[in-house]
Amino acid sequence: MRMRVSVIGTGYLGSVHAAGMAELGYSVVGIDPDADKIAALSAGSAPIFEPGLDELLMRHLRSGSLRFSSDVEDAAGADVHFVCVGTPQLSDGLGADLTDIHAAIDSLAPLLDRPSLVVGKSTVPVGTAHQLSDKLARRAPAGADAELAWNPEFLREGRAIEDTLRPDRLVFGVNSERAEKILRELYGTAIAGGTPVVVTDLATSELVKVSANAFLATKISFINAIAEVAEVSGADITSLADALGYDDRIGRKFLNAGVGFGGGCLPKDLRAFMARAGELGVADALTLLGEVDAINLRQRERVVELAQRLAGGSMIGRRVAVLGAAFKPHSDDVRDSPALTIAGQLHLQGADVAVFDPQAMEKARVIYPTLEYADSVVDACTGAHVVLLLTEWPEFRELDPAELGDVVAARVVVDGRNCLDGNAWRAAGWTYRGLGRR
Ligand SMILES: NC(=O)C1=CN([C@@H]2O[C@H](COP(=O)(O)OP(=O)(O)OC[C@H]3O[C@@H](n4cnc5c(N)ncnc54)[C@H](O)[C@@H]3O)[C@@H](O)[C@H]2O)C=CC1
Ligand SMILES: O=C(O)[C@H]1O[C@H](OP(=O)(O)OP(=O)(O)OC[C@H]2O[C@@H](n3ccc(=O)[nH]c3=O)[C@H](O)[C@@H]2O)[C@H](O)[C@@H](O)[C@@H]1O
Repeated sequence: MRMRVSVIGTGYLGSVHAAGMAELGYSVVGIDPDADKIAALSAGSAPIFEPGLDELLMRHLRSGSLRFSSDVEDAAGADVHFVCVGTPQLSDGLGADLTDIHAAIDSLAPLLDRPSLVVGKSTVPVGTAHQLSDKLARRAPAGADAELAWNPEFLREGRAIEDTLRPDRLVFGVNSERAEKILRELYGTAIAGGTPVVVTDLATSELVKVSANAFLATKISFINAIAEVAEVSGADITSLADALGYDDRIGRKFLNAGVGFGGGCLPKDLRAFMARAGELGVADALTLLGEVDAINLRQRERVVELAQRLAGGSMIGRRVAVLGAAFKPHSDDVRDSPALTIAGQLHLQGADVAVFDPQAMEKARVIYPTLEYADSVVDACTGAHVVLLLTEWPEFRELDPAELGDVVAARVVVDGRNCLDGNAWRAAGWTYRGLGRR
């Protein structure tokens, strides 16, 4: 019989994971208390923009192998339950808010009256899985037959489906051979395709995840720190990153300098990791990550200051076009987006800020309702004294500087993602400024 799978929490991670599990041939139910989300997913129209997701949802909703529900009781009877709920930053501190993950286990446990595996996928502070495992053993009617494993997720938004179906690696944090066997069977297709598997304990699996995100964040802040030095030395950070990247030990990926990292994961995971180290009495071990965070936030300030200088010192009465609202291209996610932080700061300083993003306008409007949202790049740039490119969508990379030059009030562009051809923009009469570029 086909394995039955439930996915608890159907946000950016869970909606893709549910569709991915259906694609792998399992019978899947996605559970989320957010009724609007469930209605949209059940209609095959994801409440997030993720390339290919709607098609995958529609295919498996039609075949009957995928359904969604806001009632956790519908998860009863599944062999494997994936927990994909949010673990956001606490509003009054740096640590992770584990309210939802405890609530998810609390609501799931009483339904587990037969052998089943609960698999945590959310990103959690090390030690959380151990606590949840104890809770499950105490509360599930099946007792020790309802077991917990941890299988951290490494997908990237914008490439989430590919990363789900063909991950770089699989990490299984398990307490028993039985749990390992079930996970190996579940991910049999990827494993047969050559995906390496690391089988380890719960704590290591939790720590792998936050270490991976911390390392990626460190790479980005490293190159951004060097970019500041490059800028005052007349050096070019993009050529520098290319040259570094040819060294296999370093690699070119995640060395793109610019406004830095944002999103629902890297920033909050970095802070939660430091907070957890503090709780464990080893805060000093991670002071490096405090710098990584500070360098990252400084990139946003640098762009605000640069925009001010280029606008003549004061933003009052100045119009700024902000191209990009999402934290990265191919996503509509605006959580901790550098583009919106910068737009918001300039607005606070009196600028007239017009934002355009191909996918993230609706979500941006919810968190920054007072900004102006334009219908197109041209609309946003009309009358602008400074154009800021802050998310490197392909259509922004291909903008024609001559055409855009006709609508702006001043030909001034800040390339916050170092993705434009500076020489071509200068040749078209623009003042072009990249971050750490000539
Ligand atoms: N977004 C991403 O690309 C990745 C996220 N992660 C981790 O996965 C977790 C989820 O992240 P996102 O999907 O981005 O968050 P999200 O906020 O988009 O989704 C979380 C979902 O959980 C639901 N939820 C809350 N309480 C619940 C409960 N008791 N029962 C069932 N559902 C509940 C919410 O309604 C929401 O739809 C986080 O720990 C994150 O760090 C890990 C890898 C990739
Ligand atoms: O834990 C998570 O949620 C996920 O976080 C990141 O994925 P994601 O946030 O989707 O996006 P990334 O591609 O990592 O980009 C993060 C941020 O870094 C920025 N970035 C990335 C690369 C780079 O060279 N420079 C740079 O500024 C991006 O613009 C973006 O704002 C990780 O890459 C995933 O492996 C992980 O699963």
